[in-house]
Amino acid sequence: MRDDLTPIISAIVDSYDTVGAINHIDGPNLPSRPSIRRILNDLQALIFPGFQSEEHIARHNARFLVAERVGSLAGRLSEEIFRSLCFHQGICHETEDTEPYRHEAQKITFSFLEEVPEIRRRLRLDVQAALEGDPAARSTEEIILAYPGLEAIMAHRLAHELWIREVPLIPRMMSEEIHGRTGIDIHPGATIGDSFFIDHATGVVVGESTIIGAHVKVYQGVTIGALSVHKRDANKKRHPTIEDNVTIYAGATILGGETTIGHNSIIGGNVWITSSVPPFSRIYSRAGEFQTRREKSRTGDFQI
Ligand SMILES: CC(=O)OC[C@H](N)C(=O)O
Repeated sequence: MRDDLTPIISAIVDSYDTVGAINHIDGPNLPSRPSIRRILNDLQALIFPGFQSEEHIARHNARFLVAERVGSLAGRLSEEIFRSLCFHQGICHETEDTEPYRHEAQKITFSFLEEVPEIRRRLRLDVQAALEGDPAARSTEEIILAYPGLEAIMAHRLAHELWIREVPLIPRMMSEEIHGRTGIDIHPGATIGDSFFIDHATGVVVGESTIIGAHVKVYQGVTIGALSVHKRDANKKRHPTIEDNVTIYAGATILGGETTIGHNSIIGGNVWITSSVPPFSRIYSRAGEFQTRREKSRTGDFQI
């Protein structure tokens, strides 16, 4: 029976020297995953007061609770942004002059938190889109408490604000936290218009340079993705544009940076689209055969 762990420990420590690139020894402190998870939860509680916590929130104590949450959030978020900026700059030690990054992190934190009322305004439209778009939805409360699509959209709208402020790492950490919870993978770089609704939602993928207009409805398993592109083209637009009032049914795959789904189109389940379709299109596959029709949209033709 072996009972000496020393050779195993030595081999693992040695591998830190022999197998580089996946070590983070002597590097700067990275943003912390548990901390980002808590920040996201606290932002959720700030956005939907009374939904996320067991405490009773009344008008008379709302200001006190918000002050407490914002105060604590600001300090923690600023610290995580500071770490991500230091990582990005390759700064390894606190002895280096890190003051400008502390200052920058604080500036970003304030401008991000200033955005919260606007994010709440937009999320109310998303909740409304779910209420109107899903006959099974009974109330606003049900959507906030029980719709994973709304949770993913909330996290996206938050992560996108950090993305456009060029914060490294944290927006992707937020989107992956929510991906793990909901099975919905929205890249923080995606631009998503008002009144977005993802029904059932599991397995939806929305790529980095996707542009989605207003009043778009998407069902489970939809991919809005890139065609296979070379790494050197990573900065080009690789993902589709979905114009206003488009519905995309379950399992559809829409790919390519030059692909535009014209407004008021209906994309049926399980179709594969790599080129643009004009406004008011109906694209669907029936008995294995693809059919395209361009006509005025009537809703309700496709059921999942
Ligand atoms: C969603 C998607 O297209 O993923 C493919 C790859 N990650 C890319 O962004 O190009």
